[in-house]
Amino acid sequence: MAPRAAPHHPRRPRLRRGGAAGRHPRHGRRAEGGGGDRRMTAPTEFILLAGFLGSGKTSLLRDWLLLPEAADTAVIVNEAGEIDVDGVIVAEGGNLPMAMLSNGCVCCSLTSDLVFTVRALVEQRARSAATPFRRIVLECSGLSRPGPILRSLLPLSPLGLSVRVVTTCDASQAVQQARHFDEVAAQLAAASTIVVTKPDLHDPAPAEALAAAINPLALRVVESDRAARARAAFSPPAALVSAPEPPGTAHPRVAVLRATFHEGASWEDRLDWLEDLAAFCGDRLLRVKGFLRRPGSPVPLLVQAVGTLFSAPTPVATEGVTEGLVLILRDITLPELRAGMASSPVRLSTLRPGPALACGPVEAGCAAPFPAL
Ligand SMILES: Nc1nc2c(ncn2[C@@H]2O[C@H](COP(=O)(O)OP(=O)(O)OP(=O)(O)O)[C@@H](O)[C@H]2O)c(=O)[nH]1
Repeated sequence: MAPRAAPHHPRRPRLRRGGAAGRHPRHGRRAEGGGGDRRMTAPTEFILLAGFLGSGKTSLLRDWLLLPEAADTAVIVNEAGEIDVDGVIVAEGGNLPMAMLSNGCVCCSLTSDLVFTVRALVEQRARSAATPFRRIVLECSGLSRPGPILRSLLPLSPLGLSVRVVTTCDASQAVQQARHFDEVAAQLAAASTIVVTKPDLHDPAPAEALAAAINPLALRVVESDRAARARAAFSPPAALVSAPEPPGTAHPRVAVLRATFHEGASWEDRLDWLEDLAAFCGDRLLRVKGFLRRPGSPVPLLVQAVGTLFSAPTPVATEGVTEGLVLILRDITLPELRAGMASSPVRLSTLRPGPALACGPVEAGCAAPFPAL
């Protein structure tokens, strides 16, 4: 298909093939603007497709775009080099709204281009008679870290997008790559869905165990049928079934901890502690997910952060949810965190011990994870 250059800013990304609508960003809020009865439809999903170099992002996306369910998907491709290889491959999949962010990395230098591009896609679609996109997929370059990209989406809050991260994990390479590249852990830790790719080339068990060790919260897709794999990756999360728990494998630099608040801790104590946690850990904080309760309130609040970026707590209707947070940290041991945040109103324990944490006892009761999120 012939690309069509967008006549915007000279550095602005190119939009191909029409474009379209949407709403929202990551705090689960609905759009303030953007139009009439469109607000009654489900929010457009913004799917950040991450994964290390060559791990199979483009292939997974192509497999998805071949499926009928992929209708109403818009694609943004970030290629770090001048030559837009991934964009060409994805575009071969058919006639879809598509934009390029080229010659740079979306997590480093192209964040304003991303905001511009998403807004342009959404606004173009809103002006047309078409229904809003069901999803916008951003295929990141292989060295991108999801945290800064998610942070850059904050100006898009009024659009009301529903944001999630899907990360590819290469069965044949991920374990070795994780030893050398921090980006692998950052990409896995940010994911709500981890897709193990290339199971036909290599036993997927070690890659799956790595994924589970770094991010036990994510749904894992281990599927040899390519269409079923793509469907599981991109369909709405409710349709996903997590693979059974693999044997625990530790990542040498990643710790998965559980935090629970002491009786008597106030709501402000909780918020202060989260702020202190972000300040203490900085970019060593990969992920926070769990539930908080305002003292006196029966309604649990879902709390999430990717990196140090927290989304607004959202009430959940599920009954029987216990309060507690899962923390995924890099290069901080449990004793270090305890020492660094000594007077905090929190009880910390190891949820998934790794070698770096072997000196910290696994406390009773901490093996039971929180309800699936
Ligand atoms: N055998 C096999 N090969 C795969 C699979 N998924 C991807 N590949 C191959 O792996 C190579 C890299 O796949 P891509 O989809 O381009 O990976 P990518 O993550 O988009 O790569 P970058 O954009 O460079 O980061 C290609 O040769 C694919 O054909 C798979 O499930 N099985």
